[in-house]
Amino acid sequence: MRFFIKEDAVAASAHVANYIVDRINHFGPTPAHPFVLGLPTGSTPLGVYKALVEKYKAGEVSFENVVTFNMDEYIGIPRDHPESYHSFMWKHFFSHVNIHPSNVNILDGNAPNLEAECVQYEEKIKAVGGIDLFLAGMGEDGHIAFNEPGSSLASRTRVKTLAYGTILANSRFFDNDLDQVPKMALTVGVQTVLEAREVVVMALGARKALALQRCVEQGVNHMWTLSALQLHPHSLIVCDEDATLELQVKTVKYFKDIEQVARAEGFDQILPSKIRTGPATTVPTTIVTDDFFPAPTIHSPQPTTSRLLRATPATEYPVRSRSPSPDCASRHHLRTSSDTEQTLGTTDYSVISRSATPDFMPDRMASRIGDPVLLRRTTPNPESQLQLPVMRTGVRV
Ligand SMILES: N[C@@H]1[C@@H](O)[C@H](O)[C@@H](COP(=O)(O)O)O[C@@H]1O
Repeated sequence: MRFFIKEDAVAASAHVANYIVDRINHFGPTPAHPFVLGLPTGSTPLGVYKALVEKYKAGEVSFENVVTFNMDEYIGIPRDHPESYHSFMWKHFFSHVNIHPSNVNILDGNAPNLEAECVQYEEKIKAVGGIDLFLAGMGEDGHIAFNEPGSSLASRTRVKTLAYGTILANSRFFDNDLDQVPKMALTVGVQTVLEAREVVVMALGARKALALQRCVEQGVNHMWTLSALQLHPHSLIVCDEDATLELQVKTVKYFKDIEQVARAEGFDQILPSKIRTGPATTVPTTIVTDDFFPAPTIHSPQPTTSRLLRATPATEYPVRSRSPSPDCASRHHLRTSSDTEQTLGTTDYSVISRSATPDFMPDRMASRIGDPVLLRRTTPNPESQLQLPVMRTGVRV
């Protein structure tokens, strides 16, 4: 993982925009070999889109042979709703550059069969040769795309129920009215992102600090789905100073130092995309010999996914016990396969907000147990358990 810490959001956005332009130009896309770019929405990438538009207008980059795949889209709001991700992308990026509308791919949150839409999206990505660079932001709870805490790290494009924290965070785009925020979305999976040849993630501002800390300093964990990035051979995080607030000083210093040395040595990120599809280039293979000094030479970081994650794309549409009718979909009303009805559109969020912990504070569940006798049972220390009083039944508590 490479990790760039820039002074502020403007510097971070400029760095990412330059990086993308550099990648596209090095790749030299043609109609037969387009550059495939995965894109996010949210406030984080706005500065990047602005810079990319400026660079396009200055003649520094062309999107003529660029194919895009967006990460996600809400379910149940019209495509031309001002807060749909379709509207967002055309407003902030696509309508200002020379991309062909037919090269733009965004999930359809109003598709008659949402599961089919997801399977077809995966197939489209595969058909175009996979994603060369996936740009992403991150949720405050460490989600990537809409892969909320607890999402499988082997997940693929699918229908996803949004976490309360995400609904709350996104309500700022819907007049701060929770009822207006869609409660479900279509999203690429964690595995879909990991299969891109490169993943570039941005984190801006103090509200991303805890998520960044969990994803960089702690282990791979489905509760912070972006942490799966640690399994990717070509990942890059670009953040501003504010987003580093929860990191250890030595982590920040380490990454700053190592980038300084890399720059001084003229070492830049490998270009996996060019190796893969650049005209007249053959794909090198991994050579493993049985020589006395067995030194397997990995010439090219061929695709991407960790061998630990071997999910295969769905080949059939998963079946729900009942498809949502258009009327139901508009109220985000789905029936799960276990026939448990979730009428999300009518959920009383004032109740949830009293009981939920939207920002995933790292408290232990044990600390919420008021009963001191029960609390003692949670101790993992055998010695202190021996000293516990014996109840009349003879059972230690
Ligand atoms: N699905 C999107 C994510 O792709 C995005 O990263 C996140 C952060 O948004 P923001 O950049 O506005 O903080 O918002 C949504 O949840």
